[in-house]
Amino acid sequence: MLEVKNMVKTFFKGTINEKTALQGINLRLEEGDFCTVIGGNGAGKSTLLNSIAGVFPVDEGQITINDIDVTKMAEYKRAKYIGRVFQDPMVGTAGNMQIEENLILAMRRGKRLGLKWAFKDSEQAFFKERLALLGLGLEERLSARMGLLSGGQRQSITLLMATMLRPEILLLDEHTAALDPKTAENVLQLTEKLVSEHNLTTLMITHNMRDALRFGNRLIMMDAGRIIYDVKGEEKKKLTVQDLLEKFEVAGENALSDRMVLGTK
Ligand SMILES: Nc1ncnc2c1ncn2[C@@H]1O[C@H](COP(=O)(O)OP(=O)(O)OP(=O)(O)O)[C@@H](O)[C@H]1O
Repeated sequence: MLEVKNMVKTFFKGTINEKTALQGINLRLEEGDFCTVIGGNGAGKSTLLNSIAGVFPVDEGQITINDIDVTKMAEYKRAKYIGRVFQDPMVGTAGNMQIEENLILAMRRGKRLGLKWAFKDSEQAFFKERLALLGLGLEERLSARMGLLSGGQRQSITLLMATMLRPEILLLDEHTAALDPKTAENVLQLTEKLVSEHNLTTLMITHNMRDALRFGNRLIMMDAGRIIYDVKGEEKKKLTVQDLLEKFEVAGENALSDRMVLGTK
């Protein structure tokens, strides 16, 4: 369960560049909620995810994960509750390390590495089983360097790593935006599978309105640091791209970015 109450974040406070990126966000996700996040450029989507992950402190408000107040908890400590995947496939994995070494790091998330770096046989079997889920044949290439893999392969492994130790919250920041359409679809299908298999509480930013409608049981639309529309369950299932475009129209011409319009084609 994730609860965000009255969250405010202002960058460059007190300077001429002052920018309030989040203007009092309230959001509660129940366990297993899969919430897609849409909004135009600068709406505050990434700032919302970064605030939850603890990349920077927020100015006001409270963030709780399973009733634990993490508002002031350092990012590295919060990491034990959170799995994250970013847009850039190069960010989530270490390119100069082997697949298996990357997976070991994921297994030790939030723990000290120390001498326990060594690879156990039981882990190898577990890794092979998880990699086989991807259907990419990577279970036979445990010692391959991550840097030799394609963007889609790396992003699939990043997703696997982010969910390997079941995170309380999974944060996906346009994690398929840099992939070709076919690979993006595969990674989205994998996302859905992992989220439902582990009943993960998930926030997924996307600029693709169709994907925002197709995936998840909830959708929030952001504009100028606020959640301007929040829909779930049956009501979300009935929603169309046209409905979303109308909501954006009400919010004003800057609410919708060109990328989002392209994402409807
Ligand atoms: N680390 C930062 N330092 C200063 N300003 C920032 C920072 N991160 C975000 N901002 C500003 O906060 C506002 C919200 O940005 P944010 O990246 O959250 O928007 P977004 O909805 O994710 O947009 P996009 O879809 O373009 O990535 C923007 O005006 C942005 O310039």
